[in-house]
Amino acid sequence: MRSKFTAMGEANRMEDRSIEAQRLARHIDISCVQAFHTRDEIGRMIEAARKYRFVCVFTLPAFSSYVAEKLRDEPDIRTGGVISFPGGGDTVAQKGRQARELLEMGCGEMDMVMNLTAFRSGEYAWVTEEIRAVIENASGIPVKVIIEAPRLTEQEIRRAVDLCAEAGADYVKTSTGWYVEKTKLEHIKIMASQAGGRIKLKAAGGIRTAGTIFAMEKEGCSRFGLGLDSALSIMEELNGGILANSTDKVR
Ligand SMILES: O=C[C@H](O)COP(=O)(O)O
Repeated sequence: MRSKFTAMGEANRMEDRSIEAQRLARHIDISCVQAFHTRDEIGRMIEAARKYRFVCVFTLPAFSSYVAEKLRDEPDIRTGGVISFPGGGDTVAQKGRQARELLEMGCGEMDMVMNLTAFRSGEYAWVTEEIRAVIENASGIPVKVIIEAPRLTEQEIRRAVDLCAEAGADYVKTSTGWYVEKTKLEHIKIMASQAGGRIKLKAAGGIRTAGTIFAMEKEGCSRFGLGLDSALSIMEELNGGILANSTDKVR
């Protein structure tokens, strides 16, 4: 027979995990930013954000105003807007205009893709200019710059982190999640050592477990971008099965 103390211990552990899930949710951007995501998935993502209180909710730009409208009465959950997703090849002026349009739609955070051709060709002034154009048009809301770290050499990652920090971005973000190469702890270690506290870090693309998030947090990463299904399974993992039996389960 299970003792009263064993049952109490289990209950305490479940409560700890649930508190940890709540804490982590405030560092998670949930997203449906793949080309084939459906309106139904976007709807489920909004419900998941309401339930778990994820800090920010991202779609492709065509659906940003829809998300902002749905989250109008949830001031602690921001609508995220993506700029030049996923390739990064728009002009500086286009990126600035996208930022302004997303702001008008009600976005509270913006993730822009760096011009990877310019960057890999050594045209660093171009990258600095486009980041500054987005920051200027974002009117003070957080701007994150996606560098596709899993596709870069270590030297390139370090240079990209420097450019983002010097241009004044709030975060440097590893990846759009659109490529086969996924974000690894190694990328976060390189980015953290180069950032040296000058810019915050966001990990995204292929993050599938709470353990990965904790390991990246330990290296100094403070924001995590997760697709809908990964975000839900991590919340369930952290809640230790409580949700698996719950009637108000999101999916
Ligand atoms: O930042 C958003 C990414 O889509 C997240 O990547 P994922 O779909 O591999 O979780």
